[in-house]
Amino acid sequence: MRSPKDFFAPLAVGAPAPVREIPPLPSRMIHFFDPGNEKMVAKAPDIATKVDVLLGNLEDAVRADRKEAARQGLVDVAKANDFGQTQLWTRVNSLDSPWVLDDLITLVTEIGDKLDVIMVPKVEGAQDIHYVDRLLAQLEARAGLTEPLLVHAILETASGVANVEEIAGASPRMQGISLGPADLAASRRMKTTRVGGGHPGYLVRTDPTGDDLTEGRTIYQQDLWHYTVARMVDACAANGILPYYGPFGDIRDVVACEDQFRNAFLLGCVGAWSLHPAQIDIARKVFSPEPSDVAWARRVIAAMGDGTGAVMIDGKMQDDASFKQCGVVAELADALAARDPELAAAYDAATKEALENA
Ligand SMILES: CC(C)(COP(=O)(O)OP(=O)(O)OC[C@H]1O[C@@H](n2cnc3c(N)ncnc32)[C@H](O)[C@@H]1OP(=O)(O)O)[C@@H](O)C(=O)NCCC(=O)NCCSC(=O)C[C@](C)(O)C(=O)O
Ligand SMILES: [Mg+2]
Repeated sequence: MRSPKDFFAPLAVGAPAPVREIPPLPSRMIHFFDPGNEKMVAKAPDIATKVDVLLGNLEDAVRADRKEAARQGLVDVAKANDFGQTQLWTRVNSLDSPWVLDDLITLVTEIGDKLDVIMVPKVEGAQDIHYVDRLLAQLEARAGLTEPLLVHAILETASGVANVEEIAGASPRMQGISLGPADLAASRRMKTTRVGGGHPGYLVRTDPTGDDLTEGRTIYQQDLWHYTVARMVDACAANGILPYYGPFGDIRDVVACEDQFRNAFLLGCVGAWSLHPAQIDIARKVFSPEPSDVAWARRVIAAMGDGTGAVMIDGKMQDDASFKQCGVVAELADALAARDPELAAAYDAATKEALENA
């Protein structure tokens, strides 16, 4: 572990200084595309206008014999386009794979100035982040980059979950963590075969009302991911970085996808992955607070003045702590409104109405 005094020092001579705070840029949907797939590449510029983050995926879902093509495809896409406010991320291959070294060398050297975040899969502990941290510093120095690349870890091994707090704090480059439910399920030897989402067998049942154990007993399906997401959220919040739900593999089931995304949003996540264009609007809807919630938050903030004391609004007690909760919603709304004029107008209209009717 580095001395706290050295934590923000560059790890290579000539590398840019690490950031002290992770920029709270909108990242409601991290849209995955395969940069070696011509159809997806053709759609990328248009999709970039609809998403907060476009991610060129080089890892799983890219066939072994297409790895080099995907890597080169991402270099070409990045060089040929200016995505404006939309961030460009990549997911490199895992650290034990034969491709990751060339992924990092090529991407940082060729398009390091275009990339914002490098997602690292199957992170097991702080040692994996330390390895990437030093290597990136060396490559940044050699490429003459002036802004440091940030790192995002995927939580998809049992060791990763056991070490999630140390992963979140392993480097000032750490931008966030996403849940990787498919690999995590395999690593834990869970008996699911899905990519995220629930399972009808994971349930609790109400008590029997008589001798018949099968009659009149309601079952409630439980969320398989609650523990992991909650733990990830705490690890991220405690280290000033951002948590994300990952993928929802049943593309057709837009209803359950929305539910899973919303659970994550309510627990503290700032975004999720979209694997297919159909999931982009779901993430936008879920990870943008409702205008009525924003209006309420702004109303409480206005009524609370300096944020101390207690007041009653519509029969509900508000104090310093609810003021802070409302601050979370209002700050998120402001950040999203700055990027999305339609959302800004909806938030302002709802606020005006709420204040007029107060
Ligand atoms: C699911 C698939 C195969 C269905 O692809 P499809 O072509 O069969 O679907 P479609 O509905 O027929 O597609 C309609 C059109 O949209 C295009 N399209 C379709 N998807 C995209 C996209 N993402 N971006 C841009 N364009 C897309 C597609 O090419 C097609 O174009 P066309 O109309 O010209 O023919 C396809 O959507 C896909 O490959 N998506 C990305 C999958 C991926 O990245 N998986 C890895 C992340 S999840 C993961 O790794 C797990 C994790 C975290 O590691 C762990 O839990 O362990
Ligand atoms: Mg995975």
